[in-house]
Amino acid sequence: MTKKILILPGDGIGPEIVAEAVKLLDCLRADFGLEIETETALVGGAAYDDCGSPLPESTLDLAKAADAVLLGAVGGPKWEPLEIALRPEKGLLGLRAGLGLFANLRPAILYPQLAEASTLKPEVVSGLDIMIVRELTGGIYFGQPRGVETLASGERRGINTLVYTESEIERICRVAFEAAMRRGKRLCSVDKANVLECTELWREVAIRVGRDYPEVELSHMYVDNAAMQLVRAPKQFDVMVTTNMFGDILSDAAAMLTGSIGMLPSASLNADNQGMYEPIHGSAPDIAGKGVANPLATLLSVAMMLRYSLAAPEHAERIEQAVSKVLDRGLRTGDIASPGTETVGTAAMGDAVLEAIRAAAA
Ligand SMILES: NC(=O)C1=CN([C@@H]2O[C@H](COP(=O)(O)OP(=O)(O)OC[C@H]3O[C@@H](n4cnc5c(N)ncnc54)[C@H](O)[C@@H]3O)[C@@H](O)[C@H]2O)C=CC1
Ligand SMILES: CC(C)CC(=O)C(=O)O
Ligand SMILES: [Mg+2]
Repeated sequence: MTKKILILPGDGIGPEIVAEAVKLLDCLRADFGLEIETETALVGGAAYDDCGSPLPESTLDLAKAADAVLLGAVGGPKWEPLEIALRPEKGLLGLRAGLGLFANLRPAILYPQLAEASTLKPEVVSGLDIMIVRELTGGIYFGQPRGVETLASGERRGINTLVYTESEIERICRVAFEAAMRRGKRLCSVDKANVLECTELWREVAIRVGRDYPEVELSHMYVDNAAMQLVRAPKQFDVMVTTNMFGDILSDAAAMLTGSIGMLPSASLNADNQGMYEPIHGSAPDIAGKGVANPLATLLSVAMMLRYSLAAPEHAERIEQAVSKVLDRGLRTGDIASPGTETVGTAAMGDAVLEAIRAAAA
């Protein structure tokens, strides 16, 4: 049956990297029989400028009706501060919440060809393959009360609240334990249970859920130590599970172990395995419009979409192998190039992936 994909280019480099993903989907449809239909809509700053809302109802409705959503990135200096494009009731967070996408899977895998681009020594990262499972619709990004209020003294006070219910913790832990069962059977739950009651509860629930997965070795780590361990000896980790904000931060750090944030895809899933797929990076205003952004995280997000939401793992493999091929050929966007070496732009990298897919099938 034909699957519906909603494409949300967003802001900044979003449209540039998503254009490469659209070329890829068109190629899989035309040349490899992938049965999909796509539709494009506005989100983020682009939507705000168009109709005054960063998440128009029509976009949310289309997203709900789609089998999968592909997002570029949203936001940028034009819409700051407390970005309109990212607000919890609207924008990107509203979209994640509106679709119930509580489970964010962020695989940090080092392509061996990029060992030199990693911030760590090749021997420390060789074979790196971590799955970060981040809770995505709760925690401090969504908790109430929030805001900035003025006290009687006239001084202002900013408030955000870290809040998780047991059921929210339980469902994300189950996703993480299931992932660990499919992988190396090791799960590290990252919290700050020494000072935050909310994450003390997180740890307690993780232990309770773990009783259903006796084959998985469960460990716990405070987030400050986890950040340090990630850049000291990252291969100690198989699956990590953590809160919305801790996962946001740790996955950006993990990205650099693989060479660049431009390499990390993600899948955000709800209870029905409907998913939104996006690179983990943002709209990169500093390089937007220059045609130099790395599109590989977005193309690898398409691969995740094919695997998790479209039941087409053979196409996902085509993409992953093609990415490996172009890296073998030495093609590098600026973010993954060694200093002084030649680089290619966004479109040339996207074209090379398509070429590699077609060549593999010839
Ligand atoms: N999912 C989303 O839509 C996200 C949106 N944002 C928003 O994006 C805007 C910029 O945020 P930043 O903190 O600067 O984070 P960012 O991830 O956009 O950029 C951080 C650094 O990484 C580089 N970078 C990011 N993606 C790249 C790519 N594909 N290729 C090469 N280099 C890349 C950028 O040039 C920049 O130097 C803000 O408005 C922020 O709120 C940030 C994170 C996620
Ligand atoms: C709205 C932010 C939480 C976006 C972000 O940084 C992310 O999801 O990685
Ligand atoms: Mg982030």
